[in-house]
Amino acid sequence: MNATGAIRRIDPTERLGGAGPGLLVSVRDAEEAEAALTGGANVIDVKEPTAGPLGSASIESIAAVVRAVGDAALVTAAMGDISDRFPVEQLPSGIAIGKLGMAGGAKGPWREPSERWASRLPKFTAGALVAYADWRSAGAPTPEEVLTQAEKIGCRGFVVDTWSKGGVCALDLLESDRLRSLVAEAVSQGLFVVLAGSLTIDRIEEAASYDPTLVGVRGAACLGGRSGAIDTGRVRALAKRLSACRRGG
Ligand SMILES: O=C[C@H](O)COP(=O)(O)O
Repeated sequence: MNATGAIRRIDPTERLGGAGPGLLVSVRDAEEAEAALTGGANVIDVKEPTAGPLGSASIESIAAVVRAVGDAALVTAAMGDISDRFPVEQLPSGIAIGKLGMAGGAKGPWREPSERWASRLPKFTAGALVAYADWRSAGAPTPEEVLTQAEKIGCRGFVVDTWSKGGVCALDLLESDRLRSLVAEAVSQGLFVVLAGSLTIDRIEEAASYDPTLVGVRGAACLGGRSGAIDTGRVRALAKRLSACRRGG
């Protein structure tokens, strides 16, 4: 996959599959990636769910997912939080977007480290900063500060997620006006926007109504919770709900 092409394909002005958000599904390995693709995921995100909200998978697992997905979808990868030591230079080619969280950033330097992280990304990978809807619990900067930093350091993406995976959904953690402004500001700056964070299938239409580029899930796509396994039937049901939003249904 050519990096320029991959990033162009996720341009928010083009959208994925029509006038509305596409579906990003976080997977831990190649087998789960295939299940998510079969279910209709538009973007495959590699993440190890037992290693935290933005837990990175091993380099080997990331490479295996890239091989399994091929040209069927964009592949993104969680690269941990600001104090983690993900081996950025070893990121396999084929990762369109690398995502970095800001947990703990409010207690130490995060602007300069996030800028350094973005500058170390391989040239085929764009950066996305992740703002936590429960930023106080995460000890993270506010979502607005994270968005400003993403714009400043040339990121191509902005993600809203939850730090705690205790079941409270991002849509219940941020006031709707605030979330709407964040998404609109990021889209107006040309960033692709992922709205995620403990979303259940019943909140999919509501998440789509914020008009992000992608709605992101892990737990809702799994059997047995987010540490369980991706289930094709669940992904299919999520994709169907989003596709109905795109048709205005
Ligand atoms: O990027 C999407 C996340 O993996 C969301 O995970 P979650 O739905 O379990 O909160």
